[in-house]
Amino acid sequence: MITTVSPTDTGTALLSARGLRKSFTLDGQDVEVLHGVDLTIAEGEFVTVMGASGSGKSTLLHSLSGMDPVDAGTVRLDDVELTALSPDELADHRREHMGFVFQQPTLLRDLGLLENIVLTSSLDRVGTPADRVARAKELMTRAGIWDLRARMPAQVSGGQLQRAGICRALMRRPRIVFGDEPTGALNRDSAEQILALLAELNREGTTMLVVTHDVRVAARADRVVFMIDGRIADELTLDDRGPVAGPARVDAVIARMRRLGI
Ligand SMILES: Nc1ncnc2c1ncn2[C@@H]1O[C@H](COP(=O)(O)OP(=O)(O)OP(=O)(O)O)[C@@H](O)[C@H]1O
Repeated sequence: MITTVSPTDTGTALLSARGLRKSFTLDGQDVEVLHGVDLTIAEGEFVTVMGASGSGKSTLLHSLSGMDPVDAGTVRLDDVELTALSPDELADHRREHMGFVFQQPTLLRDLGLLENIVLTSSLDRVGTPADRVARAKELMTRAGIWDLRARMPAQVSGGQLQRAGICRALMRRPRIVFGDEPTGALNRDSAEQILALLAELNREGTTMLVVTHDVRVAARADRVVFMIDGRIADELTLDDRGPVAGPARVDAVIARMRRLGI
């Protein structure tokens, strides 16, 4: 069953954005690429963002996560207004409460996978060294890469590297994980494994916001948000509790994209 439940009906709001505007300056001209975006993400929700190339998906993700400042509007994570924090406070808040998974994980090439995964927690002195390794072991075991812990990034496959990137993002038990095309550089099998891992982590309570061009990724979400020209044009809630088989969800996403002309 495909439903159209309002996001705020599905649980407590974790992340909420109101009136986000963002411009870039190109050749001396300001070009607005987010035209007043409102978005609420409930605690525990898995939301994907779809839209044509250039519609503003990455800009939205960067704006919501505080990676880039916005020109107008507010973003709140729980009861903290991110848009009111100083750059240092925002950086601390991001490290503590947000995880990031990009298309190409940027692991340090001279450190093994385990060392890479514990690195930022070590630098920030989160827990004891034993705590950090225990957390990394738990994540890497679940991701199926514990046996590869001593390998250098260049000695593993793209899918294994991405799994390491996800472990690194999850080390501090973030409130929300932001993903920008996390399966974009992977073959179909590796992409499926990454998707299954993200879905499992979400079922265990991690809130996710993932930008993707891949309908199979989008269809795993609780809700798909569609962007057109810097605005949220539509959204589709995929009800997990209804009798929806995988392909039905993919079909629903494709049908909505066609209707929107994406
Ligand atoms: N740093 C920048 N300077 C100038 N323009 C930018 C910058 N970053 C993005 N843009 C422009 O903003 C618009 C939205 O870009 P954005 O990367 O958010 O789109 P997208 O939907 O994520 O695209 P894609 O699917 O191709 O990754 C595009 O027109 C892009 O050229």
